[in-house]
Amino acid sequence: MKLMEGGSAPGEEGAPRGAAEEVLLSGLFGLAPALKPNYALSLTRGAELLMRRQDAAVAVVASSSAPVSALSLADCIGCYAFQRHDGPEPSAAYFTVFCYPFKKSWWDSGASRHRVAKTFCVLASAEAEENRRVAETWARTIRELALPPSPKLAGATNGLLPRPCRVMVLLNPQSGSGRALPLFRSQVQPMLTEANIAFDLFVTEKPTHAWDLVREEDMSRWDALVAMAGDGLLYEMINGIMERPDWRSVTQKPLCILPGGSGNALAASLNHYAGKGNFVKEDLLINCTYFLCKGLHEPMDLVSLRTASGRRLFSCLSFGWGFVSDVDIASERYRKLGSARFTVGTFQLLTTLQVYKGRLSYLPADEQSPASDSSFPTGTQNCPSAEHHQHHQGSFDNGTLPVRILLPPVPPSPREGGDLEDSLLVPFEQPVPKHWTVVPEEEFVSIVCIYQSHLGADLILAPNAKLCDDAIHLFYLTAGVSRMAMVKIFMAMERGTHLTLNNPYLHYVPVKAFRLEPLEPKGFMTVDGEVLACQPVQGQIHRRLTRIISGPSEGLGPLRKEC
Ligand SMILES: Nc1ncnc2c1ncn2[C@@H]1O[C@H](COP(=O)(O)OP(=O)(O)OP(=O)(O)O)[C@@H](O)[C@H]1O
Repeated sequence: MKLMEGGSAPGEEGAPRGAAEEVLLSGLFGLAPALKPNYALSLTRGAELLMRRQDAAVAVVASSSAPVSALSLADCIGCYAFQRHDGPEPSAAYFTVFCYPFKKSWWDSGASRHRVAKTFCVLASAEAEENRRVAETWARTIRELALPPSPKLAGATNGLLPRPCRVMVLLNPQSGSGRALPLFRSQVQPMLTEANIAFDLFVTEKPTHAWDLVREEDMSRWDALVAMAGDGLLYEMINGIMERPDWRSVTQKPLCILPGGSGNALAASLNHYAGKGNFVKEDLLINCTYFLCKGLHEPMDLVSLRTASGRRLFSCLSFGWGFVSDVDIASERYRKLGSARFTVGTFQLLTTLQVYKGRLSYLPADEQSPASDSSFPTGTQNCPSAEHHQHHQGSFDNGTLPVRILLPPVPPSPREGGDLEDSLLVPFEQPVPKHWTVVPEEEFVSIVCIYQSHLGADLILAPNAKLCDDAIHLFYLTAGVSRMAMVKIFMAMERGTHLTLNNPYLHYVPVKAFRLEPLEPKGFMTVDGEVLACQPVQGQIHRRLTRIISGPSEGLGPLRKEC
């Protein structure tokens, strides 16, 4: 084996041209189950593991004319070395590399990630210790080369999970079609083991369980907080964090979503930002688990929402009223259909298209805000929803009203660093500031404030949205839009091209804050897909309030641009 010395570290900028081909390690190994060397391996600075089959044990790797196959370590989630004292050759050592490259399926035109694991046998020496040392050198170098590009670069806001690390996993066994737990066991858990990520699994037993767990648990035990569920569980976790006295530090602990729900909008958005096409179902789950295994995290904006009834909620995805929210709620009964529930719900509600009367105002994203001295003050009355205990869960359109589950109030605790002020909002008793825009129409079919690209796994409502673009993407459909036009809009939304239809009833404006005052209590509102009673609501964006595990983006250089 030959270890090249000198040069810059893997992932470091400024490497000379041609440095990618530079061979860092090379050697002859047996591809398990073979013990005898039958493969020549070389590991390049450009993070490729080149493998050339040898007909016989040839000493000089480069002289072979056999075809070379390559594993890109960008797809690698882990590598470890080991010895088997009960194996056929006690002095042999091994290293196994785990990769998840994209591969086309014969039944599908798109490519998705598939597992490739290769184990190589090191038998260069008669000494077990020497073979172990070689296997460990290879495993360590492969792991280093597999790291996403270094977050040390200037202006970077990205971070990496430490290794080894431990994460908290909250899993909702009821989310989606109810398969989150078996999917975690069969798909996610093996990948976490391969990536050397330990976890503590909490299976939620009821609504608000995740909220309460995240608010109460000692967070120093974990390096990241993972939701294996739909978007609703992550929403609960975020609100649990924001109720903690130490919320300022805990919001810097990366969150992660592993899609187990039916909408999976945040997971689909993260996948979209990474530039890898539109995945659904298990392909999306494997890609998001791959993101977690790679460990890259970056800042994410949150929206602070305030209701006229005095609640304060934090939202990572969307707030809505009207058609889109009603589809979300009404299609609950078709939960077993997975994401198809939204298509069924859309066609069902189109037959009885409703109009919602309300006053909508907003602060455009490009408007400079004059200093306000009447913004929402800090203080315990503004603690993130001490009233979340009035949790609404329920069905709609089947004659039953949402059930209110009342839990005991939580005593206010002193909050380290105070509360987060909503500097752009004024109390509901006051009119919106003069520099805000008040929408002249007061009859709507649907209003959606979205802060990520996707409304569902295959609905791209805001294709230009980013994790931290400091904007709420406000979409509203005014009354008068025909059913046929709505079908066209929703079909175009599958490709994110609905705005190119130039439908005069469909409006889009990026904003920093909004206020919605229903003129009649009709239907329900939704926050990240969860039900909220219809009432006046206002909200503002908070830039980079939390962090989220995201995908290494393709084609944007070593690091995404600073946001
Ligand atoms: N064990 C449980 N039983 C019933 N409800 C639960 C349980 N655990 C969590 N919940 C509640 O289920 C609701 C929905 O959860 P989640 O978002 O995970 O799934 P989903 O609605 O299927 O997904 P999506 O938001 O993608 O459609 C949340 O309000 C959550 O509080």
